[in-house]
Amino acid sequence: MRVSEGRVTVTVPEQPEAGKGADVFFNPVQELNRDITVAALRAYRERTPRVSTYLDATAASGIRGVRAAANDWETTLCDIDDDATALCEQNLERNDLAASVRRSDANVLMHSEAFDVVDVDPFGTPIPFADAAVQGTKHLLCVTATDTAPLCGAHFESGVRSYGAVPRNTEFHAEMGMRVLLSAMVRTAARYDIAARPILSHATKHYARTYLEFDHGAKVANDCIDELGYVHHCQHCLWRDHDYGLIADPPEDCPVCEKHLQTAGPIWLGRTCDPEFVSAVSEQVSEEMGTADEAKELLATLGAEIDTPTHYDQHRLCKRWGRGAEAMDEFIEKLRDAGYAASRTHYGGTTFKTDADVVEIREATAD
Ligand SMILES: C[S@@+](CC[C@H](N)C(=O)[O-])C[C@H]1O[C@@H](n2cnc3c(N)ncnc32)[C@H](O)[C@@H]1O
Ligand SMILES: [Zn+2]
Repeated sequence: MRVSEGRVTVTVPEQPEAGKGADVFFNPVQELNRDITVAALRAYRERTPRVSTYLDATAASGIRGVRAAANDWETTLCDIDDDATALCEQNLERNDLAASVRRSDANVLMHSEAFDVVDVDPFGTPIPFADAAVQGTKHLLCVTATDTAPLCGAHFESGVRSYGAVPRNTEFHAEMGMRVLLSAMVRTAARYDIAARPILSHATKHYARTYLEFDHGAKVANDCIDELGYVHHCQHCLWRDHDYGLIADPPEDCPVCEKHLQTAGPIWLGRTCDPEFVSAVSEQVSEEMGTADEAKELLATLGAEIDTPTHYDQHRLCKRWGRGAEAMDEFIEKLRDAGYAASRTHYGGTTFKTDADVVEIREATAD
């Protein structure tokens, strides 16, 4: 079937049951991810003018790399599968675009060549590609993870094994997953004296996606490690707190209800986005993108999210408190009127971030 995205039209095989068993994988639901990728590539080139090379390391039909090539990136498309690389060649030709296509294990390629921007969009966890991707990236590493159950602690052992961190299945699960992924990527880069800082991250439709900007040096890598730490969370009253460092020091029990606390980490506690970059990416979202409106809305929410490591869900809180929920704008206004910072988040329509704790939120938003 033919698929048009952005400036290109590609051919992809019919996908039986969410891509399973198809000759070459294609997921139409990731169009938003790809539209934002193209906008991020445009914005990143303005931020770092000397960059020119882009590797689509796990290309499948090549749609991501073909779109990068259509945006004047000197593109390499790699896949381990013969059918995939053959389709990448055809899709480049169909769009009258030139790029290098490699049938290779991406790990071999990324260990032997480096690219300004590397994009790893594999099946499930990106961790088997993490070390090679760090080696093969000069400036910006873009990573998708679709294994959300291990990441957010719903498949606990699998999450611990893959990410070398303890994930917990909290009510802020998508953010937990994002921060577990970021922690693993930051620690992988730090092993090579590289600081990997997320400049854009979003958790959308069963995947987490992040763009990590690299800076080289032991000192900056140490600074990144300093932004790892633990979140302590009460499943009963939803109180939570966090502390920095690689040695967990959880409080004995919940200071509000005295119930047992769950601790997750080491997770990334730092910023997941650079608001300036997010705004630059939004400016690069263009009319021809199929998800332009959704992408703009997502980026606007991301740019306005306040910088705290967890978020709340108003509906869940109100249910615990035996109180009816109210319009989000009014709820957030009440927090602000009480002197707290507060914003919506992209994790869901009833979610918010604030610097108030759970007791303060309850008081500030009571009628
Ligand atoms: C989820 S698909 C990629 C989807 C694509 N990026 C897109 O936006 O439509 C993952 C691809 O990774 C390829 N792959 C799996 N292991 C690989 C490896 N070790 N090296 C390179 N490609 C690999 C698979 O053949 C598959 O085509
Ligand atoms: Zn509690």
